[in-house]
Amino acid sequence: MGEYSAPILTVNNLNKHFGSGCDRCSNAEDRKLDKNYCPACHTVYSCQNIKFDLYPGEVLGIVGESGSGKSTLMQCLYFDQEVSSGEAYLQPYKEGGSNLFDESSQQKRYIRNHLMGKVYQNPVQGLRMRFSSIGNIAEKMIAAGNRNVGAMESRASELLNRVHIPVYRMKEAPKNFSGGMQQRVQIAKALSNNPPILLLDEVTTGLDLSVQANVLDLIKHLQKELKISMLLVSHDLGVIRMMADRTMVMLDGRVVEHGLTDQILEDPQHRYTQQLVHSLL
Ligand SMILES: Nc1ncnc2c1ncn2[C@@H]1O[C@H](COP(=O)(O)OP(=O)(O)OP(=O)(O)O)[C@@H](O)[C@H]1O
Repeated sequence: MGEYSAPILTVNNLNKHFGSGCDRCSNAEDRKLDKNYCPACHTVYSCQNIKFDLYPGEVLGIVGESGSGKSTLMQCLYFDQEVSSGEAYLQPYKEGGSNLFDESSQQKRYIRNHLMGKVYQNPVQGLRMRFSSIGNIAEKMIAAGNRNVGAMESRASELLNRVHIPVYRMKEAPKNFSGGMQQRVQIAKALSNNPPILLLDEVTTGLDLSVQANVLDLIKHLQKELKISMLLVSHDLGVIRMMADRTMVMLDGRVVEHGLTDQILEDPQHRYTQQLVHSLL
């Protein structure tokens, strides 16, 4: 990460709520919520005023308890959810001069297909379980405008090889694979169009510890090799400690603390972060 380089992604005042709001909760300044929830009108404020920069080649970790808004934030950034309000600027897109959330759905598809990759916690969301693994990768490449079957097959084989799927299983469907292998195919698929940014949402949750370590090692290795920027969501501070250069801590839809990962681990400021860090010791 270059300390003086410009961010590759800048997010400002991102808000996402589910529900229509009421007098008690509509004004962000003096909202009276029970955690992220308005007891009067049942609106859930999943992401509130989120701001951050992601720098080229860095891994930014996002940690927080269940329901803190981590996945909603990732869904908004990948256009799986529409934001309620906010701005996001991506340096490789129109030189960072256009708010992604204001773009047409066609342009959002372009950004998803060319400039971002996402790996989901549940491989069913990221893969077509009955397509071959090569076919899964080709699908993402076709979506980005590729038509040359030979070139796509060779790129897919190269990527599957990189994530250690044996050659003789590349034509098999992910439904036949173990959880760790499915995550590795998802990673290969997400990388297929060489995106500068990868979004990783709880990608090792639910895997055995040794498989988890193996997938995290692979991601770390690829990140170093490809110098890709990553946003990595986890509820597990151990995963964040291993992977992230900087970390944002979320609680009830808000960022309560952010900084260098080492700094946060050594000297957590917010009470919630202190509890998290102590539970790791
Ligand atoms: N479609 C929806 N409708 C209503 N509320 C929602 C919806 N999606 C998410 N939420 C709420 O938004 C809040 C944040 O959820 P989110 O899934 O982003 O949390 P998270 O930090 O990723 O949690 P987990 O680690 O359990 O996945 C939760 O209170 C959740 O109930």
